[in-house]
Amino acid sequence: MTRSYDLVVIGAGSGGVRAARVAANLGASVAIIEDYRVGGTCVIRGCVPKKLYVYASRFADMFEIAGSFGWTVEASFDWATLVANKQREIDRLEKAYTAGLEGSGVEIIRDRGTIAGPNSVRLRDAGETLEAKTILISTGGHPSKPAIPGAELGITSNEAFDLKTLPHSILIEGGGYVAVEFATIFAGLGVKTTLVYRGERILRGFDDDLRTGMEAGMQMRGIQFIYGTTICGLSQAGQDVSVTLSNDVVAPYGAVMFATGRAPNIHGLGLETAGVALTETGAIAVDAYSRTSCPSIYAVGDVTGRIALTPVAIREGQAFAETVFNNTPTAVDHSLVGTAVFGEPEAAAVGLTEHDAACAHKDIDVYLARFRPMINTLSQRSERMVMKLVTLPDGGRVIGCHILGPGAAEIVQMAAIPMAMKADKADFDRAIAMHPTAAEELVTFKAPSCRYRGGIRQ
Ligand SMILES: Cc1cc2nc3c(=O)[nH]c(=O)nc-3n(C[C@H](O)[C@H](O)[C@H](O)COP(=O)(O)OP(=O)(O)OC[C@H]3O[C@@H](n4cnc5c(N)ncnc54)[C@H](O)[C@@H]3O)c2cc1C
Ligand SMILES: NC(=O)c1ccc[n+]([C@@H]2O[C@H](COP(=O)([O-])OP(=O)(O)OC[C@H]3O[C@@H](n4cnc5c(N)ncnc54)[C@H](O)[C@@H]3O)[C@@H](O)[C@H]2O)c1
Repeated sequence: MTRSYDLVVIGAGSGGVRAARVAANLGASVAIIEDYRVGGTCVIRGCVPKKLYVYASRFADMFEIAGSFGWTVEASFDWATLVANKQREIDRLEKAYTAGLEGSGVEIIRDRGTIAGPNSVRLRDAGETLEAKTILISTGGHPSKPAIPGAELGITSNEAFDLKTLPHSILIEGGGYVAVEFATIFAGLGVKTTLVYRGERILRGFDDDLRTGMEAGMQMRGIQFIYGTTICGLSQAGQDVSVTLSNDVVAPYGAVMFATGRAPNIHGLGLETAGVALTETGAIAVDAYSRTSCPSIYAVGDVTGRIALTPVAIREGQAFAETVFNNTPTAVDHSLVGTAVFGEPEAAAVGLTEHDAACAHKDIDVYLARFRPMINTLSQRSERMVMKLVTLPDGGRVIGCHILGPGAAEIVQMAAIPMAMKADKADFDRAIAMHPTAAEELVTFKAPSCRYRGGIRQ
């Protein structure tokens, strides 16, 4: 007999797990299909292990300044210990996610799911077809490598977490989140790290002060940059990988990592059997309620090519469940999403960059502070923290907050709350500073550092 459900979810990552649990808690019969590990990218090979490795890498900085505070530290690092401890934590989280689903009454099916029609999903290994009133596609994405000779010799973030040993050197291609975060990790753990990027400066789309500050901070930690260049080919050279660059340089590296973006997991998903349409970039096209061109099929998270962040996928999963199973049509507001790059230094932002705000609003004020964070003052370290607020003119609404330095993500997360409430500069100023902190700058800015009027910097 055909098994049938109110909802079949394909992919147990951030978006799928939230949607499945909420729908089940609202009384729906739900099955979730996962062909790898419950938890998805974020838990298994994304945010969580990444942040743990960033923590590991940051000890290098702390040891460097420890002497200024009177400490003598003799440090050594063991990669195998970090990998094993990370693995234990990931296993724990996977169990917690599994228990959470089961506790809500969701049936977990470990198989590969493909769409077989508007209301049916085929299980590859079981050879069974499930019936579903509604199908949710939350299959996420995968790292994409450039199509160059020898690309198979390069790793991606998927493999980087579980390397058998640390390479003596690494070349990372890309200028986005993954490139910056993994350059930070490898450099902090003692690997000679070079970043090659086709553009002019890393972190395109972030505020320029954060981009230059991040670049300087990474250089200070020994990371080398090759700009305006791509990798043209890889070949094996003994234990090393020989890299041919577009500037004709050929050089060996202990490892090569592609951080050249991610592509939606749509291949072989059977979308054509239900007439599910794609966007121009090959993601699943959805409306504001995450509904695809097939009325019984929805999609959330990275596979939809909107904003590829875990909290966004979770919010989309929640909104989908509210819409379909709670009779409460809920659209996710993607307009004010905070984001952080866990490099060293750390960068975080919410709202418009100075440049985008000046283009969009013409008249804006910019409040900028650059200072040595207190932890650096006893050491020789000259690195500066950057704090920027972008507001509408003359104390108007705060429309951008950009921070580089220790705790940037934690601070921006809090600044995002008043910004979501449409707070203006006076609302920020009403808060009495907490001292000594870095974040107190946000409530003590006096005059703007610069103004734009008619889109022109004054
Ligand atoms: C290295 C790295 C670091 C990151 N760090 C952060 C961070 O710090 N903060 C942040 O907000 N975001 C971060 N992200 C992004 C975040 O991980 C994703 O945005 C998020 O996981 C997307 O959730 P999702 O539900 O769309 O898909 P995923 O979490 O990718 O889940 C999709 C699931 O579907 C499964 N699947 C795919 N196809 C099938 C199929 N046919 N049948 C069955 N199962 C299938 C996959 O195995 C996977 O488990 C990071 C990503 C990477 C790669
Ligand atoms: N801290 C976080 O929240 C976090 C961390 C990691 C990933 N993510 C999410 O995952 C997504 C993917 O991250 P990512 O760093 O892989 O992608 P990205 O889009 O941030 O960066 C990809 C980089 O590769 C370059 N590139 C693309 N194709 C190329 C090619 N053919 N040759 C050379 N360079 C090329 C791009 O110019 C860009 O600099 C991010 O957009 C983000 O949403 C978030």
